[in-house]
Amino acid sequence: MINDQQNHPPVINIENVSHSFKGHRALQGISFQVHPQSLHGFVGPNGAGKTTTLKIICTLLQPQAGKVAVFGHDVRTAVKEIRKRIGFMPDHFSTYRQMTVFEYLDFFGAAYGLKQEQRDQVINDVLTLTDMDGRRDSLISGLSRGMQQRVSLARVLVNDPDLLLLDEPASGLDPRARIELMEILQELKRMGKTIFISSHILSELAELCDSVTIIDRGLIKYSGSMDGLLNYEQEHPVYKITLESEPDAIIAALANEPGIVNVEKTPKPREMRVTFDMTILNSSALLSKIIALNGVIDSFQRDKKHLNQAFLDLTEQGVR
Ligand SMILES: Nc1ncnc2c1ncn2[C@@H]1O[C@H](COP(=O)(O)OP(=O)(O)OP(=O)(O)O)[C@@H](O)[C@H]1O
Repeated sequence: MINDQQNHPPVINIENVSHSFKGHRALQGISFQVHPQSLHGFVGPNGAGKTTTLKIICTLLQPQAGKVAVFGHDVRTAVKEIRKRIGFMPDHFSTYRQMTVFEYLDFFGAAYGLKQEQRDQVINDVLTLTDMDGRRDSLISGLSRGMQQRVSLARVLVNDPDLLLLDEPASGLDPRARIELMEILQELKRMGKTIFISSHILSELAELCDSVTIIDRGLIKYSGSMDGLLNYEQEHPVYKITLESEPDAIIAALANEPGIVNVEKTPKPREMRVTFDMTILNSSALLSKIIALNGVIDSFQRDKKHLNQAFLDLTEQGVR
């Protein structure tokens, strides 16, 4: 695992947590931290263990092994203290669709013990914050998916939590609704909240989040700043090289060379893509190796990887 943590007392501290369902190890000794007032992405493919981790953090599921502290409180013992300070938005809308937006928020405000006049004030505030003022009396069942997500977010904000835990909030949203949701989250961060947001698409969170944890098959593959992830990418540069003839023999020879992380043909004729470890090789040394292998070079250029490629490099193939 690559790590690039900052030195602040964490809001969420996960140490060596494991969890199994009927013998299937959903989490295999995961550790990472989320720092105050960060917008922290939690990214992994389907079945990676994101929802399981979120449920443990928000005290809905007890970890079978390891330690989880939220605001310094143990999730096993301090359920009440933690629940008072967090808001969890699950990946599906709950079953209260036959209520108006106001009734729905009022119901949750009452459940949090707010008095009627407090609730009126809070509901006005959260509707403004989520840009839903005009929808106060709309039936939830008649709202678009994007609007329902905002109601769900408004509900989470009713008890003014310090930590928001959002499970795939952008899934199923059209691009505009997604951008608007991201803007609301940025505003909440400016208000001093810590936001932990899961997604299976890294590029979706790249602009939004300052830090990120990547999970795959119950293992943490990276946890740290978004910049650190991009630097990781820079330590493993990728070059696209076109030769005068098909590169198969050169690919076979390069594959065994120290410092070569990956070498493969691309769909284009005579072109190969080479990924190497910057701490062992550099581009001139790579070029020299190809020439020494009698490769005649037509073109040699750096292939700027997309963030999605960094994600693919860190995670394994196949659907779980
Ligand atoms: N209640 C359960 N019973 C049995 N297996 C479960 C249960 N909950 C989760 N799992 C399994 O644990 C693994 C992790 O699931 P989890 O829902 O945490 O993944 P995820 O990263 O949230 O996936 P997705 O992006 O598809 O929601 C998966 O293999 C899943 O099938």
